[in-house]
Amino acid sequence: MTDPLLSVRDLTKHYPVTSGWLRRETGQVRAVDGISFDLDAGETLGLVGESGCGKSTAARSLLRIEEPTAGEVYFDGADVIEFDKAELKRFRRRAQLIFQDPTSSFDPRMTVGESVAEPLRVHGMRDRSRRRAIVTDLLERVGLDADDADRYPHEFSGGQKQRIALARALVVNPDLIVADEPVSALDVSIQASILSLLESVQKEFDLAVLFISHDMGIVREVCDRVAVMYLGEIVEQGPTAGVFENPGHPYTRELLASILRPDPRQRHHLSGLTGDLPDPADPPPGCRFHTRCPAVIQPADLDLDQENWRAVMDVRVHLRDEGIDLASLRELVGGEADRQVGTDDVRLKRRIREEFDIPERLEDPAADGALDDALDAVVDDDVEAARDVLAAAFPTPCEADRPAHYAIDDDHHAACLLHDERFLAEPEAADD
Ligand SMILES: Nc1ncnc2c1ncn2[C@@H]1O[C@H](COP(=O)(O)OP(=O)(O)OP(=O)(O)O)[C@@H](O)[C@H]1O
Repeated sequence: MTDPLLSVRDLTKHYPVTSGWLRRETGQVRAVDGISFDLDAGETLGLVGESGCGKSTAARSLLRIEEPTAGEVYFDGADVIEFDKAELKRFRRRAQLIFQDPTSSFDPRMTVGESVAEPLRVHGMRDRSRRRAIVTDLLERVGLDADDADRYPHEFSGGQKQRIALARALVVNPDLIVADEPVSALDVSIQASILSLLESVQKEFDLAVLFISHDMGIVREVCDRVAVMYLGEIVEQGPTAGVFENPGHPYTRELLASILRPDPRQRHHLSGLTGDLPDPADPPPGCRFHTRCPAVIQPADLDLDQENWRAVMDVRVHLRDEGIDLASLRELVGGEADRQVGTDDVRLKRRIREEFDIPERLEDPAADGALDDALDAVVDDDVEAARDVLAAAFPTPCEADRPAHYAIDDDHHAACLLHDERFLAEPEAADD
């Protein structure tokens, strides 16, 4: 086996959070928090996840456009982190970045020909006519005319500009293209043509492509392998077919479900998930996805309907991470008094259950009793006590343990405790 073209190990990028006029550092945004993957020559790896999960930061850090906080990057066997200025310049020629917004990546005062030729000039090609010949050849290869070299960026549509950006990336004969959401800013109707162009030039130039996207549908079309990111970490990685047919992480399953949404603009809304994307400056303990995971694991002595269990966890997580605004809730419930029966506190507790989609009675009396005790503490304005009751009654291994990567199949792994033998679900009995 040959070595991968690009090898990333435990890549980490933290940004300082500062506050006050002295700008004292009060924390760190863990934008990328120890990701590892390999990319072979000629291969396309999709890096996929919701907005804000750290995809662009990962791209910038591995290309050393920003200095990583920690980790290793090897390109063609060489240690990128140790590169000096000259080596970095050579590396930047072999590894090209394409951005989402083609408009902002061009100088409006330069002709398209000048823009595309710019990297050649920067890298020392003095011969003007040679530069011109290379540029016109490339413009034609990406589906434009040689004459377009004399026009200006504003004369082109978004899709055409992305073609020009691709020509500019190809002009220095790279081995790797990092394409950061290359079609997200384009009309859906022209996305496919840009993707197929990317595919054909990839084959022609035997390029490795790191394809960054939030859209699993697009990833399925163009990628050989997929790495799924959540809150700075890779939670699943494997061949595209394996990940799509047999996703090993509940987050991946959620992303896959989002493909089915008819409106592509809605595809980044993961409607099956409760709660918002947590703050990467304060990621949840254990599995970072446990605050939203529909498959979060119950303690051994509990067997609630999974939706009810998720709902109880939502209350727990909400009180743990955000607390509760009791005064507004009382006001809200006060306004509803004519429609409700019971004392204020009873109605308040009922309203909280409704808010979190918890039935009036949980099927497990002990669990229901514990939840009721916690809600009693909430209406007494003792959130601390409520938190303690919920933490004691509803612990989850997903909060306690940081999951390792478990093998799903050849070269396919997922960081989810559901694959730990301690929590493997009993195989369901066959019907026949
Ligand atoms: N320079 C910076 N300083 C502080 N925080 C940053 C900086 N750049 C990015 N972040 C934070 O790091 C996290 C990851 O951002 P990043 O842009 O890498 O995510 P992304 O997955 O590429 O999302 P998008 O597709 O929206 O760009 C976000 O919480 C973002 O706010």
